[in-house]
Amino acid sequence: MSIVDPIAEGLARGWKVTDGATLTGDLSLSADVVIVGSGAGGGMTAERLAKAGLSVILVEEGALRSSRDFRLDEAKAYPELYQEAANRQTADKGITILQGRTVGGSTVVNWTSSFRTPPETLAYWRDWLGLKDLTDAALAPWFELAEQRLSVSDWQIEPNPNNSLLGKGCEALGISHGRVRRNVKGCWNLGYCGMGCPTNAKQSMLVTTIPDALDASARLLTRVRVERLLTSEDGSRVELVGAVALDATGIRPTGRMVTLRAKEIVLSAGAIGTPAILLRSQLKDPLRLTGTRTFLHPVCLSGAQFAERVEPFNGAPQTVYSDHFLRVDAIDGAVGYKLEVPPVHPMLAAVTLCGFGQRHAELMQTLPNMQVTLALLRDGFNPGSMGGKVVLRDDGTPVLDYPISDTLWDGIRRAWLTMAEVQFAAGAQSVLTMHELARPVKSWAEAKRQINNLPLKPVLARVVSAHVMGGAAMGPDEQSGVVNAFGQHWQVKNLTVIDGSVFPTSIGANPQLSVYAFALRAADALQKRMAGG
Ligand SMILES: Cc1cc2nc3c(=O)[nH]c(=O)nc-3n(C[C@H](O)[C@H](O)[C@H](O)COP(=O)(O)OP(=O)(O)OC[C@H]3O[C@@H](n4cnc5c(N)ncnc54)[C@H](O)[C@@H]3O)c2cc1C
Repeated sequence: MSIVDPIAEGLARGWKVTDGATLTGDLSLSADVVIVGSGAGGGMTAERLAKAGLSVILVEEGALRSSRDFRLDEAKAYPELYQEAANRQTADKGITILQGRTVGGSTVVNWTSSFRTPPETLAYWRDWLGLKDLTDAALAPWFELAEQRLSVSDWQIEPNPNNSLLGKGCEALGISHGRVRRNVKGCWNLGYCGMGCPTNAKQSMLVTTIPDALDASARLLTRVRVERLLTSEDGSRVELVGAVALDATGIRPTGRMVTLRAKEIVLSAGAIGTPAILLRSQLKDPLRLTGTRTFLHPVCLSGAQFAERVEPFNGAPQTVYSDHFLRVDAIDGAVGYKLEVPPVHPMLAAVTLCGFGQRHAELMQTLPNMQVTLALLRDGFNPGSMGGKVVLRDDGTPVLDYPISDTLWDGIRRAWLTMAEVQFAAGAQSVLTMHELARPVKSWAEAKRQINNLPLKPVLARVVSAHVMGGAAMGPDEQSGVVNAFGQHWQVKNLTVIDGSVFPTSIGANPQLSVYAFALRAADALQKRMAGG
C-alpha cells in the first residue's frame, strides 16, 4: 500500500514555500500577518487566518520534511527534528528538554496524547490568577473544534504491554486510572511517533492545518530564524520582523537577511523560543515578566524488569494514565503528579539509563523486558514550584534556568516510591529508579529503603521534560502578565503570542490540546480585531 505524501502533492500544486538555505540574496516581504513558528500554536493560527482571506507568512527555523523522510530512525530524527538535537538542557543540566524544530514543530514528534485542560487548572487560573473568563463552558467550544479538526478520539486498540502493566499495577493497588485519547487517523500502532509519523496517521500540524493554510495561499519560509522585532519609537507597535536564513544544516546563518512587515505579528515559537524573541527585541516589559514562570512538568522515571517481553518501543506510546496523585498538592506545598509511560527506544534509553561501561551495556540488553513508568510533576501551583526563567546567552540563544526546588524534589521522591510500588504490584521482578546511584531492587520494601536514601541532586536524578509551558504568561492586567487572555501583548499593540508560552502555570496534563484550543480562541479574536480595523 503506498502512502500519500501531502507535502509532495502540495508542492507540486504550487504551494508558496521558500527554503532559506536556497536564498541567493536578501529577502523582503510583507503580508497582513506574520506568524513566527509553525507548531501547535502557529499551525492552528495560520489555517484560521489564511482561510479568513488574510495574507499570511509563516516563518519556521526548522526544515520542511514529510512522511518519506521519517524512517523510524532515532539517529536521523533527533538532529533533524528536535531543538539542539534532542539534547536541550536547563542551565545546570539537571533537566533534559525535548522540543520540536521542524515545520509542524513539536506536533510532528509528539506522542499524540490528547487531554483537555483540567477543570482544576482553569479554576486555579480564575481564582488565584484573575483570569475570570476562562471557564470550562467558555472553552468547551474551542476544545470541540480542535478535537474535530485533529480527529481526537478514544484509542480502540489494546494498550501495548508497557501501558497495560501500568494499568495492571494501578488496578492491583486500587489506584484510579484511565485511557488516553489520541489525535490519529488510521494509526498503524507502530510506536515511533517521536521520530515523525511515517504513515501520516498522526494529525500533526504538518498534515492538517499547514497544508490547508498553504492551499489558502499562505506563504511558508523554512530554515529562516527570527532574531528580533523592531518597534516604533514609542515601542507600541512592531514595524519590522528581522530574520536570518539558515544553511542546509538548519543551524548556521548563511548571511542572507530576511525582513518582514505586517499589520499584525504572531509569535508561536514555543515556550523558550517565544520568550527568547521577546527578550532579544528588548520590548517594553516594566516588571520584567518575560521569560519568568516557565514550566516543564518535570518528569522522573522508574524502570522495571518483567519475566515476559514488554517491548516498550512497539505500539502506541501513551494509552494508559493515572491522575490519582495529581491533585494531592493544593496550595499547601506538596506537588501532585500524573502517571504515564514513555515510549522507550534504544538511543533515548541509552542516554537516560544510569551507569556506564559494562553496567550500562548489561542494562541496555534488558530493554525488551523493561517497562518504564513516568511521573510528570504539576509545577506552578505551589509557592515552592514557581518555574524557571528563560535567559539569553551572549550569542542571543536562549537557555532555561530551572533549578529543581525542594518542593519538586519532595514530589520526585514520592513519585519514585509510587512508581516502584505500582511496578511491583504489576509483577515486576526488579525495579530500577532512574538515578545514577540507584541499583535494581527485588522488593517493594527494598525499593522504599533505597529511594528514601537517594541524594536529591541534579544530574544524579534523571529528570526530563517534553512539555515546555509559560514564559509569556497571560494575566488580567500588565502587572501580572505579558499578554492578555487572548494572547495580545500588553505593551505592543500589534503583537499576539499564540503558543504554549501563554500558560500561567503548567497544564497538569499533556499540553497539546490546550495549545490548540487556546490558539483557535486567540486567532479568532485576532481575526475579529483585524476585521474591525
Ligand atoms: C517528544 C515530545 C512528545 C510530546 N508528546 C505530547 C503528547 O503526547 N501530548 C501532548 O499533549 N503534548 C505532547 N508534547 C508537547 C506538545 O507537542 C507541545 O506542548 C506543543 O506542540 C507546543 O506547541 P507550541 O506551539 O507552543 O510550540 P511547538 O509546537 O514546539 O512549535 C514551535 C515552533 O517554533 C519554531 N521556532 C522557535 N524559535 C523560532 C525562531 N526564532 N524563528 C522561527 N521559528 C522558530 C520551532 O522550530 C518550532 O517548530 C510532546 C512534545 C515532545 C517534544
